[in-house]
Amino acid sequence: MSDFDKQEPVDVRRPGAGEVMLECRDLSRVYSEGPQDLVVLDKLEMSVKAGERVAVVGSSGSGKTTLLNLLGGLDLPSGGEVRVADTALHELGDAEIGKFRNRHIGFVYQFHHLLAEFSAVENVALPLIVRGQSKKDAEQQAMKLLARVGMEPRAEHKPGELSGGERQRVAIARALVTDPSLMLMDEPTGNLDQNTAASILELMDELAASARCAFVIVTHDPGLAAHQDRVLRLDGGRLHAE
Ligand SMILES: Nc1ncnc2c1ncn2[C@@H]1O[C@H](COP(=O)(O)OP(=O)(O)OP(=O)(O)O)[C@@H](O)[C@H]1O
Repeated sequence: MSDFDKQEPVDVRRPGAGEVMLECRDLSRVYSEGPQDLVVLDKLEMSVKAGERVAVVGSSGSGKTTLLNLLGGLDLPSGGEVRVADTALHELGDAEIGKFRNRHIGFVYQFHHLLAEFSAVENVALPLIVRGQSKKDAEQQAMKLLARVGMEPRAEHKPGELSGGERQRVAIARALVTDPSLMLMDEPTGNLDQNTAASILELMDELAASARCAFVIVTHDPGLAAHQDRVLRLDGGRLHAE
């Protein structure tokens, strides 16, 4: 058992399909570093159900990245709360938040941050190894996920030997391997050509149909946004239905 697994467990009852998976109440984030306070999120409310896909759009500087960081427990709110699977993230300690993130939150970013020196299967297996699973078991599970995203034949290749779309598929497999409660995606098709982006979109449809998680997808791409169950626009520190 790794030290990671010896920490206090973060026990949560996982909401089922149709139940609220992500909830923000009165969520505020104020940056106070500059000469004047900058209120980026202002008592924002948000609720996403298990199995639901929500796109968040908004102009540059409207606070999308700030919101994603709060939803993923990478930053703390100035006020209000984020609840994932009915757990208030700000109430978790430093050790617990890391563990909670590993268990419950999957991240996919435009620049996928795959580790260059590891193969695709090793990259996907890593979150399970961190969790204390044996390398063999973790890689077996990783292979299943790679097969789901159509990347099994390329499993032994390193990121530098894969195309942009293939790397993004690996990143999606890595985010899904822990069976997260919440998938956070930041421009998941941002640096891909149209055909590759379309194939990632198709893949997301398949995954959403079977996944038990809530999806929050930040994008500037109107096509990707329109493809989700709901589109919310971040403006003036709050979310508005499109
Ligand atoms: N750590 C920080 N300290 C102070 N101000 C910040 C900090 N991070 C972001 N900001 C400011 O907060 C506002 C929102 O930034 P954020 O990155 O969340 O916007 P965004 O909607 O993701 O923008 P983009 O679409 O351009 O990526 C911006 O005005 C930005 O300058």
